[in-house]
Amino acid sequence: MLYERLDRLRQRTSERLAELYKQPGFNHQAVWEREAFVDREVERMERLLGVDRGLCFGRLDTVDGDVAHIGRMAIADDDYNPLLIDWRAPAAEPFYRATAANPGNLARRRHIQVRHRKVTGIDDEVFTGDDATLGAVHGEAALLSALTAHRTGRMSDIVATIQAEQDRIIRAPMAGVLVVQGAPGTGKTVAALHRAAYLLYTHRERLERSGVLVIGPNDTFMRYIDQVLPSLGETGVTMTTVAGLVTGAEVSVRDLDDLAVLKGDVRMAGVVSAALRQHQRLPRRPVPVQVDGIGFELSTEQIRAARTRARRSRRPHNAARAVFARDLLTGLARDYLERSGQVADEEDIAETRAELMDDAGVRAVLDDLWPQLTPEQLVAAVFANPKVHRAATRALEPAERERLADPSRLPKGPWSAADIPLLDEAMELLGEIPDEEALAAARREEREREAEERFARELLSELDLGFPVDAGQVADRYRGAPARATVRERAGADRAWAYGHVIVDEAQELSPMAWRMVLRRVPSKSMTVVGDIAQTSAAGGARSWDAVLEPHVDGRWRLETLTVNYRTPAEIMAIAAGVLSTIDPSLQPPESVRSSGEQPWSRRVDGGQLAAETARAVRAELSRDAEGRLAVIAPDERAAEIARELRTHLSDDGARGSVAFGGDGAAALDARIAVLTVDQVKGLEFDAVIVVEPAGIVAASARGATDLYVAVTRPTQRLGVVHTGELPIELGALAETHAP
Ligand SMILES: Nc1ncnc2c1ncn2[C@@H]1O[C@H](COP(=O)(O)OP(=O)(O)OP(=O)(O)O)[C@@H](O)[C@H]1O
Repeated sequence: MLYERLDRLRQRTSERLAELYKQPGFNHQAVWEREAFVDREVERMERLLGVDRGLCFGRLDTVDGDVAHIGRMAIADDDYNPLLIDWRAPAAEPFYRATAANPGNLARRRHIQVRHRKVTGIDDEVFTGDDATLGAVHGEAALLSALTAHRTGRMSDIVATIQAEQDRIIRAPMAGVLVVQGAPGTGKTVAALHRAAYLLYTHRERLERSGVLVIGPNDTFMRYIDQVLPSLGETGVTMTTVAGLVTGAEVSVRDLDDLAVLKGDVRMAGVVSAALRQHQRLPRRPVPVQVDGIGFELSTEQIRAARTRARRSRRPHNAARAVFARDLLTGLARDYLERSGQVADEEDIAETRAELMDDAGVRAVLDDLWPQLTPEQLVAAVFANPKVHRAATRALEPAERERLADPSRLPKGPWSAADIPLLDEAMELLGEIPDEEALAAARREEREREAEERFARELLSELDLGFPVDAGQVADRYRGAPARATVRERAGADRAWAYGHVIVDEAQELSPMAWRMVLRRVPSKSMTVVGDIAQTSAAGGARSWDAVLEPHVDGRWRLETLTVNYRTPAEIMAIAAGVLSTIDPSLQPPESVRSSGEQPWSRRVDGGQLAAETARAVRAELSRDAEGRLAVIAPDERAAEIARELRTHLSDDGARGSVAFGGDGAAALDARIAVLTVDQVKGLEFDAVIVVEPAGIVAASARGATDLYVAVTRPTQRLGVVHTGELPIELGALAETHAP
């Protein structure tokens, strides 16, 4: 019956759309009115199409005999009686929260499993009477079937099986900073994405205007999670990496750890700002300048006064140049007029100043004293311009100053991940380089748009449409703006956009400089920060939440901890727990929600046989699981070679083409076999994982044990290790066995 209703709703929506498209747009008003309706119907259609899979997944029976069904969206019959309650509505909360100790007025909770519109399983939890049946997890059968299903290379939503501790996070109030700390596989990412959907539902009007931003660690990860929100009917969220927040800067090189740590240090904000001050030059001697063949001098006092005024204007450097130029050239214009014997009034001075501004010689002097700069030029100067470097890094230790110096750096890059927050910092201080013509055009444009918006607002108030329509959007349409930009598009194109809520995933990897950059985008400090301090592997990443957040929110943040591991079976988690204890014996491993009955294995091989033996293990894995996805995780410096050799070894099996190597996001997610480094598997999961040469992973950096911990916590089913030499002590719990 629900699906009948869904089909009818779709039918009606598509009929309405067809009608709307047929209507002629005989005048502006008719056009925008129609477009507003079309938008609404298209959005509705998207939602109706997105919810088919598992439309209804729960049922609540109260002790009073009332029945409610819970699903992906709210559906009512023709008389507005609710048939299905949206999972985010307050009425759905008991479905996720009720416990044996605290059942509220529930008598029974039912989890319904559906496949292709057919019910395939029912799982009841009874809260009352002798047959009360409540386990530690909610909807155990549905949960276990989700957890043991083959991985697809894309994260799925968990709306039908959200657990109570996750639900608390999802429905937490929007204001302030919420930190979600949790071990691998506890559902931090998936809970954070459901929280985005919940916040959009609960604060729709506000967030639709300001937008929600989700920041993740790399492009592969962003692709891995990009289906979750659409499957929950939400398509308007901006999703990007930290580097993606700075347009035009591509990360193509990697810094050595100690350099990355230094670049991520908050003292670098002072370095960038000191470097900028170096470009606001105060020469020791007067500066000669020729105008119309006559020689003038700009005194150091004049230059100092103009510089002080420009700095005090509090405008970004590139905009403050106009203040500097005006001040300096007013004096010069006066001198010029005096010398030519004229009695000058203000108007003459203004006119002469404007002429001076166009004089090539004068402009060259201005460019020397207060140049227009791009962020790339400023940051490159910190490394490569000896004078700027010397002055800007004065507050650093001698060894640090030396580390930053790199005469080969150019404004065109290449850039490392740690350079990105420096570029953003520079952008913040510099602002855009004003283009006078563009500025005038933008001012004209803005005035016209305001007039249209006023007109749209008046029309809307007369029309009383019965649903909210944004006058700004209508104005854009009315003016024939090229297809109206969504909030997501507008926010993405505007560096200074203030988001309504920001979610940061794998947040432990952000350096203090990266935090400054993220927080700039959310002045309200309404954030969800998701991560695991025990998994920090980036040089310059967080060692405690307190340390990273304290400077920005001064103790005003809340911590929620997730404790149950849904991804990794107990057998593998026992091995991971051994690794964790070598990182910090006081850290508690998460509790796995299930066992698989399969022991992880390890196999010691001769050096020359590493690739051949890895290929053998891969082949064994393929033959035992025809559909599964497998990751081979190798030390950074070995991964390319292992991928190459695996392809050769597997060419006879026809499996050669299914080996993907690193970098390319989509290939790594879609391939049957992906050879990846630890950096690349962060946040991902696979049916099976083979770790190659774990000692190499441990030895590669100061945080090598953490990297190994990340690697061994990726599988949902099976873990194997192929190694030459002794196993590292971190894997002491892994008994020597033969690969299956
Ligand atoms: N309540 C749940 N129902 C079904 N599956 C779940 C649930 N919670 C978590 N999972 C599954 O567990 C896996 C791990 O979740 P997720 O990737 O969000 O964990 P994480 O804490 O972010 O891990 P990591 O720290 O390793 O990135 C995912 O496949 C997710 O779908």
